[in-house]
Amino acid sequence: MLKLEHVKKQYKDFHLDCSLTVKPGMITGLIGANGAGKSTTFKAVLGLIRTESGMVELFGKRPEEITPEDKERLGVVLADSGFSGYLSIRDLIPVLKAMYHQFDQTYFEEQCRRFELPMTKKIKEFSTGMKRKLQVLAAISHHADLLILDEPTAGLDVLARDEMLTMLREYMEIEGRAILISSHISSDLEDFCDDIYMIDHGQVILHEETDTLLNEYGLLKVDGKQYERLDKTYVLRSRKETFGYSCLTNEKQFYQENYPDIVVEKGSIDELIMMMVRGDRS
Ligand SMILES: Nc1ncnc2c1ncn2[C@@H]1O[C@H](COP(=O)(O)OP(=O)(O)OP(=O)(O)O)[C@@H](O)[C@H]1O
Repeated sequence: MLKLEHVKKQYKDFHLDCSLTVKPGMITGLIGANGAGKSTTFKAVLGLIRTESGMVELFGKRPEEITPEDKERLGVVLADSGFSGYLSIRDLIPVLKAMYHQFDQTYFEEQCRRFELPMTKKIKEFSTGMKRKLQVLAAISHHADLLILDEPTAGLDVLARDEMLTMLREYMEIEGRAILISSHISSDLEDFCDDIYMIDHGQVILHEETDTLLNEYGLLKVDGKQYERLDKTYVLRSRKETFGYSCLTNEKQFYQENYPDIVVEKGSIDELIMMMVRGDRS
């Protein structure tokens, strides 16, 4: 559905070099700290910034082949955009109808009621959560095949985030759809995505299916002696700790079977990311 190959963009002291693939039926997460390059990647996908080199392919087409009909197959929420605060949802409906031939007004209104979004209140009076929900609803109400959502959960409380993820899971019930979603908070996405890319300083530092990350990656907690005799073939990163070393592995089972005396922790996605970013290469 979407493919990026070494898409490069240089800002003064920032260099993006991003490759990723979004497949139909999959929710793909792009996780990275503030300033890691998530929004820059999204803008490159959407042709909103000029890139230096690399390849973007959307729905199997190069950017110059994309038609207005193809664009309607996209639903987009960008981190730093929104609807005019002076409009109400009532005012917005004709705008959405004009923008998208397939805009489903009945569905949109139903969902606004379900998520308690008032129809006549000005959007500038909405809370952050209400604005975010409205943006996502507008993006999914024209039967798009691919959603590109930059930090849709930012600033949401647990309840609002849950409602948004429910809305997106329901969107995915139709076969062949896909989502590319970013967040700087990995726990927002770890139960939601099928596939995860971690980006740091503009580079993809890890790409794995979520199941693999959660089942095969782990953290070994070893003292100095255990570290010395450890076979480090499957250790991706190590870090000195007060008790000895933490080691990140992508073959947790190997260590569980061969080193029954060492502690092997599952590790949350946040911990795995911390190790990838801050740990030393073995
Ligand atoms: N128009 C621009 N001009 C110069 N530098 C830019 C511009 N846009 C982004 N950058 C720089 O590129 C880097 C990546 O920014 P980007 O917005 O892609 O990060 P992000 O991962 O989306 O971060 P956040 O989670 O804070 O939104 C940052 O160092 C930022 O300062």
